[in-house]
Amino acid sequence: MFLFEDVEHGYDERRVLHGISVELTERRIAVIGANGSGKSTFARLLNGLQVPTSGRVLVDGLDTRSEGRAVRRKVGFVFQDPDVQIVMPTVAEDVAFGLKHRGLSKKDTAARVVEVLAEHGLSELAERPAHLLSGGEKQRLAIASVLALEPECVVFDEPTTMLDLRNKRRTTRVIAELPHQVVVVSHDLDLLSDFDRVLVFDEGRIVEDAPPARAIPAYLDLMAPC
Ligand SMILES: Nc1ncnc2c1ncn2[C@@H]1O[C@H](COP(=O)(O)OP(=O)(O)OP(=O)(O)O)[C@@H](O)[C@H]1O
Repeated sequence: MFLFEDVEHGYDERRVLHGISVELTERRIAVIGANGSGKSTFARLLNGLQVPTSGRVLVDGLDTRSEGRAVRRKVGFVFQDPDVQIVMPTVAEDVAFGLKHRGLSKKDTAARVVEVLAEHGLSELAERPAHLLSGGEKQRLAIASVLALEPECVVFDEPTTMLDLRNKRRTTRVIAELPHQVVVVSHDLDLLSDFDRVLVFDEGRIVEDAPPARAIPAYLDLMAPC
């Protein structure tokens, strides 16, 4: 589904991704690596939140540079910090927000909101102010709001970093049960132990690209103290 063609990305003059050429077709793909190695930048390139400084990113043949809107319909993005993503005063309004741009009638939007809240165990919180939710509840809302839009693929940027153990397990299960293609950036090795493919980043390059049984030891080697 994703094709990176010789992608470079920089902020100002500083290159943080170098010569990334990769095709991602597996259903569950993880991205791991040291802090600052370019994982989040790579994730944001996947749905056109950022476009490459040079090279191309194609999603089902759509170039993220020229077809950003169509790409973002296909590829949902869950941020590490749900506060970045929650935009409306109440839980129900937040889920409804994205749907407003999907051309649904008011009635269909309301029905979809009820359905999504129930699917994510949020029905009882529907009228609660979203900013007063706990961190775990906010994360659930952020995921629900993205899935409400029925993307084909979901990118998660460090989805468990801010969560306690219970919510971390819950989020891991939710991701495991998604039928979508998922790309997950994470430092949490438990989360990705049964993924299909793991990309290991170091200093803006993919230095290992393999199933977890090979990629995780390579990452641990990379992280070993000198
Ligand atoms: N918007 C930005 N403007 C300037 N520099 C940025 C920006 N976003 C990221 N960077 C820089 O790009 C480099 C790669 O950052 P990125 O967030 O992609 O790495 P990461 O592997 O996801 O790191 P972490 O594991 O700490 O989240 C870092 O040096 C970072 O400071």
